Amino acid sequence: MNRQLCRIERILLVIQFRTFKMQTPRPLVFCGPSGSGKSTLVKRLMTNFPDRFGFTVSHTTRAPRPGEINGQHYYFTDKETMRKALENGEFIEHAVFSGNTYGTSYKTIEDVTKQGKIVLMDIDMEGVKQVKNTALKPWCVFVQPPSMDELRTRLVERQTESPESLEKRMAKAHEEISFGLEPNNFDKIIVNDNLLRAYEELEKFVIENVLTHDN
Ligand SMILES: Nc1ncnc2c1ncn2[C@@H]1O[C@H](COP(=O)(O)OP(=O)(O)OP(=O)(O)O)[C@@H](O)[C@H]1O
Repeated sequence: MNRQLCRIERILLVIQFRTFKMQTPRPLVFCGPSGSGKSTLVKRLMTNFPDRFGFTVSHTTRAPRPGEINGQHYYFTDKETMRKALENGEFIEHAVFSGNTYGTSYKTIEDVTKQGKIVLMDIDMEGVKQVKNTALKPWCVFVQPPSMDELRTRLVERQTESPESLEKRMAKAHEEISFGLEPNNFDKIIVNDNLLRAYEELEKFVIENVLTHDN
């Protein structure tokens, strides 16, 4: 009887595991210094594979930039609400940057998964450390700027940063690049020199790994 039960339990476990795998394919996580081109690459990927990927919208306590839409670019929230939600364990990852908290809620991951899409996340280094070893087993891609000078130029030309926030982003970039280039931290490193070339390299990685049947 006991042996029989063990066998049934084992079969149930296998079914459960298979169902879990079927429901939650490995997410695709992007990380890289601010201005390295994550959003640009992600946007292209989403345009080319609209039915396959769903972007998880992060929460943030920072103020919206001109043109940013709540629920599309971020869920804009206040510090107290965010603090309570974190306390309730509603976030799979979060990080503080420049006095503001950013995070991905379990709810947004669930929303994407329910649509039958692969979760796509754009998160910072601290967030990667938190999601890397979860059961989600994400594919992690690091977007590397071609040089620090080029990174600065792109941030300046984007015209989204004050001189102060520009310096903060540049200072953080050094640390992020060291983390990005450390062996085994990422499954793929893309140097975003030429956008077309970088995108093609990303797409090849995605097709050969993230979109394979056993993902
Ligand atoms: N390969 C490239 N060559 C030249 N410019 C680029 C390239 N990739 C991105 N850019 C430009 O660099 C700027 C920064 O890119 P983007 O906003 O995608 O960076 P990001 O990593 O998403 O930044 P953040 O983390 O601050 O959101 C944008 O103005 C974008 O158009």
